[in-house]
Amino acid sequence: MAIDKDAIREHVRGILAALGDDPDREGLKETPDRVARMYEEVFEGMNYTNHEIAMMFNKSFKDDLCVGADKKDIVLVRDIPIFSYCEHHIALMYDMSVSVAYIPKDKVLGLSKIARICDMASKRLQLQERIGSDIAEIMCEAAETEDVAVIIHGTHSCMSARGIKKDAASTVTTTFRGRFETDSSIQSQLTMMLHA
Ligand SMILES: Nc1nc2c(ncn2[C@@H]2O[C@H](COP(=O)(O)OP(=O)(O)OP(=O)(O)O)[C@@H](O)[C@H]2O)c(=O)[nH]1
Ligand SMILES: [Zn+2]
Repeated sequence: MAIDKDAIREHVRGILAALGDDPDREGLKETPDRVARMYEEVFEGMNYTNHEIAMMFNKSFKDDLCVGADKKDIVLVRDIPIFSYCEHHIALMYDMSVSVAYIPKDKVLGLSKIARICDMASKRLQLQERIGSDIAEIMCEAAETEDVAVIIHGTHSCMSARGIKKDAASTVTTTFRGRFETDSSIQSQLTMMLHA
């Protein structure tokens, strides 16, 4: 479903008025339109399903090097910066970075596509945990493998700029699929690579 920019403009105007301000004053008169354009950009991922994102970013290369069901060679793209918005407060998650690991089966995925998948999955109203599971699901489909790990570090402005105000607190989440969940030697190898 496409984002309805007209409705966003109208509702933002209503919020400005509800805050007691004048939506028609010089500094605010373009704000509803700016917010609608910003939401279109930062929530782009809400226009697509995980399956559609996997189909968008599945450019890959067949390579003899990675063929073989028992292979344990890990590809890790580390520290991909992203932004997202929490679905509880529509507050910014910032200082976020994602590390994505997978074990290629019959093909290797273009590296930039991994970063594009992270970007698109985070451009939704999200929970940090769900960003991890969305990226893992999309990666499994795009790379045609069951073995995926996603590690996310993030700071939530709803916890730092308001409420409990713990600005030094950051949240780390892991999402392990396939052999990253079950094989301790693969887990150790990933830990070593994350800290190398
Ligand atoms: N698990 C999880 N929780 C989140 C995430 N983003 C925000 N939250 C939490 O969502 C919860 C919403 O709690 P509520 O009690 O309904 O909201 P609130 O009254 O604003 O709560 P406080 O933040 O404690 O003031 C808070 O504990 C947030 O910290 C996220 O990505 N994952
Ligand atoms: Zn929040």
